[in-house]
This record gives sequence, C-alpha cells and structure tokens, in this order.
Amino acid sequence: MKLVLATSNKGKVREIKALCQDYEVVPYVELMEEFDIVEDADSFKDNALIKARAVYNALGDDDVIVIADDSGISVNVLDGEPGIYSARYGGEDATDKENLHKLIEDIKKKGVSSSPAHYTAAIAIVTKGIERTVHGWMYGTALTETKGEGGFGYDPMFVPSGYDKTLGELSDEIKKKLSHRSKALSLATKIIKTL
Ligand SMILES: O=c1[nH]c(=O)c2ncn([C@@H]3O[C@H](COP(=O)(O)OP(=O)(O)OP(=O)(O)O)[C@@H](O)[C@H]3O)c2[nH]1
Ligand SMILES: [Mg+2]
Repeated sequence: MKLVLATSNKGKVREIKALCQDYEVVPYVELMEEFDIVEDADSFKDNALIKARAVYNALGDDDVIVIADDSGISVNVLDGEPGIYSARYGGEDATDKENLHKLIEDIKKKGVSSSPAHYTAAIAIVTKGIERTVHGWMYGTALTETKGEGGFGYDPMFVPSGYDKTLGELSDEIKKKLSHRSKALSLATKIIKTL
C-alpha cells in the first residue's frame, strides 16, 4: 500500500521510511511541486491535520492515504518551550543548527546545565472521508552541549531516559526503538491496516 508523506523534512522522511517498511512511502514532493503550508494551529495534532489535509486536497486523488508528522521538543526549565514552535525557534527560516544553539543558550540563561525534556510527535492520517490522529512521546534530558552527529534537529543535545549518550551518538536502530515518531507510527499503522 502506498502512503504519501506530507513533509519536506528529510530527517522525518528517512525515519518514517525505515519505520514503515511494509508500505511504499512517498514524500509528496516526489509527486508535485513543494508548496508552503501554514502551520498556525495551537497543537501538534491540529498542525499535523493541517499538513495532511493540505497535501490530500492538493493531490486530488480520493484513494490516496496521506500521513503527516508534526513534532517538537518541550523543555521543562523553559515551561515546555519550544513545543509546537520547535521548527522556528531561532526565527522563521532558522536552520536546525540555529534552533539547537538558541535552545542551548536559553537553557543556560536559566542557570542550569541540563533540563528534563521530551519530544512529541502527532501523526495525522487523512484519506477519503477519514481523519485520524495519534501521538507518541520520548522523555529524557536536554543538555547545554552537543554530542555526536546522528539523527537530526535537536538530537545531538538530547539524552533519552535510561541512556547516557545523546541521540546524536546513539545508533539509528536505538532511536527507532525509542522515539516519539516510532511510537506514534506504530499506532498509525494499526489504523492504516483497517482502511
Ligand atoms: O532532533 C530532533 N529529532 C526528532 O526526532 C525530531 N522531531 C521533531 N524535531 C524538531 O521539531 C521540529 C518539527 O517541526 P515540524 O513538525 O513543523 O517539521 P518541519 O517543519 O521540519 O517539517 P514539515 O513536516 O512540517 O514539513 C523541527 O525543528 C525538528 O527539528 C526533532 N528534532
Ligand atoms: Mg513544519
């Protein structure tokens, strides 16, 4: 079965392909020109739905199944920031590196060298007459330094609970077992099987 992925984030595409090997996962940018989607809702869930609906409507093919991922990191010492604003924490067009360094500086400003934190992923599934959403979480610690080059985004500063290395240092296989995205996707595939 073909799943169209409503994302232009290459890190997500790589992870979702690895997590959904029973499906043909096609990023929508391989089917049409990339377009801007305004993610202006106030929750991961509603932003995921905005993205999945936008791509479903743009494709104009009733039978296609579109999935979208809206995700981010929430840091306790920052009262849950950046949360749904994780992709633009360092500014509207900030790179992953700029976002990560702003987060490190903001945690340092609180006078601590680390903080409990968690990632959230909301996955939306949209197809003919059906809209569903599921969530997954990964808890751990946000550091004020980076270690390793693996993963993407904030991974080099995030140590998952039960580990003493960052996701930048841990293998893709370990992230696959632990991640917010893998937990949400395992719920999503249960729903997709019933469609
Ligand atoms: O280190 C990370 N490991 C992860 O596993 C992860 N999951 C999400 N994020 C960060 O959260 C924001 C998502 O924002 P987001 O859902 O709007 O996605 P995006 O704008 O990059 O692409 P799109 O899917 O919207 O096209 C971005 O800053 C990501 O770096 C992660 N960072
Ligand atoms: Mg986005």
